[in-house]
Amino acid sequence: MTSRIEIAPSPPILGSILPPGSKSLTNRALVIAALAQGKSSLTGALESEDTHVMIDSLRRLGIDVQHDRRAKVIDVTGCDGVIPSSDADLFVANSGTTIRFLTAMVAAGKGRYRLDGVQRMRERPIRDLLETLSALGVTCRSEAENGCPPVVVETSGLVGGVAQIAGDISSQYLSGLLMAAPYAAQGVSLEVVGELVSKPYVHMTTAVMRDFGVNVDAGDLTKLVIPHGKYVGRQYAIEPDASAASYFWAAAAITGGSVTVEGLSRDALQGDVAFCECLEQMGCQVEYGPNSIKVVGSRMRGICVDMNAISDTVQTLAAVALFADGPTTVTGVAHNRHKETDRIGDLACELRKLGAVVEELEDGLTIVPSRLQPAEIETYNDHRMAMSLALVGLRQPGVVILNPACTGKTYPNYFEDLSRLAGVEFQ
Ligand SMILES: O=C(O)C1=C[C@@H](OP(=O)(O)O)[C@@H](O)[C@H](O)C1
Ligand SMILES: C=C(OP(=O)(O)O)C(=O)O
Repeated sequence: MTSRIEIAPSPPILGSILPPGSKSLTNRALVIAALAQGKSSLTGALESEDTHVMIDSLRRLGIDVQHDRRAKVIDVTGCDGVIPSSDADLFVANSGTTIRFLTAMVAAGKGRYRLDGVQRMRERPIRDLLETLSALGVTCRSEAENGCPPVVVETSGLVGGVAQIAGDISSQYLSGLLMAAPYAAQGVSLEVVGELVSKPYVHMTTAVMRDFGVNVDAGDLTKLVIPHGKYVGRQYAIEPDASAASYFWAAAAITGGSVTVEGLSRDALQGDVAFCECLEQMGCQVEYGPNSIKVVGSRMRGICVDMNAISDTVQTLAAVALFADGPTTVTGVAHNRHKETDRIGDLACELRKLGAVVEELEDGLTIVPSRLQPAEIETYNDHRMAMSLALVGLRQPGVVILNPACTGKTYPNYFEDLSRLAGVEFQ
């Protein structure tokens, strides 16, 4: 792919699309299938950098993973809780799910494991997870002693018992611990300290665990009890990615069109389908079907919304907000500063380039739509910066996205799919 792409303005988009598989579900199902007894076959799985690094790491741990890319099927032969390799170096690029889930998973093994990623990953926190693993009987440390990767885990297995886990930076720590916990020598109780962010992802974790045979008593997500047990391999269908779907729903809103996303419903395991509720509040029409969600664009008003639970869609909403009457304020997403980039500060900077007036808050931002202008958008190697701000170019001529290939983290064919749906060519 080229180093830049110019988005062409589009008439109202009318169409339907099936986005690629969910990153979050694919990476959970991979970890659980790897630990399970017997074989699993994951259908509709995502094929992207974040899932490649997960698959590559599982193979380095000695797990047999067969990937049929054409068919989007991944076959995994589970290790029945006994990680084959006792010494492995894992490279996770910038995949938060991969490093947080695998740090917890290898802690249930026996041996020495090192996990590292790209420079940005070396700035993303993991200290809280390491502290909880230590409390569960594992020796682990941040190599640079700064609470970030690289991480070294030396372990003879998880002892289990009661431990606390911080919830205010990332829910992925808790999700990782939950998935590994059935393999501790005894049951595990996790007490969440601080306000838990991104809660729907924890419900997703317990749902996938249940689907593979382990029932967590999750209560109101302040104290979670995980029995000693084992997963049983199975065939498992992955939903299309709801965060990716947000771009297509937003494209309908921005162009005043109508877009149906196939394969998702209000009952999806992914909390990000609630992005549609934001669009509804802004004035769009949303139609929920048993296996599709359609958004019909309309004149929009600005809204005030706490997006803590659906933080991956903040950038999408920001793009939509530029076309609303009146300001939009997003709050509750201080954790967005720890993602692929600082998704508050850097987002504000790019929105200003497009002509918006933006006030940065500690935990969000206020966007005042103003006269838009052409701009070259820096993407900070953040797939969501590229995918969301490209949508502005569907209305405003001259929007150029730099380093468009960064969408490969979760959606390698994004620009092809958007261009096909819009019926316009991007240069
Ligand atoms: O568990 C998951 O699959 C994810 C949890 C969220 O992260 P945080 O819990 O760090 O907010 C989300 O941003 C990420 O894309 C995927
Ligand atoms: C935050 C994200 O990913 P991760 O934390 O898994 O790297 C994302 O995909 O938006």
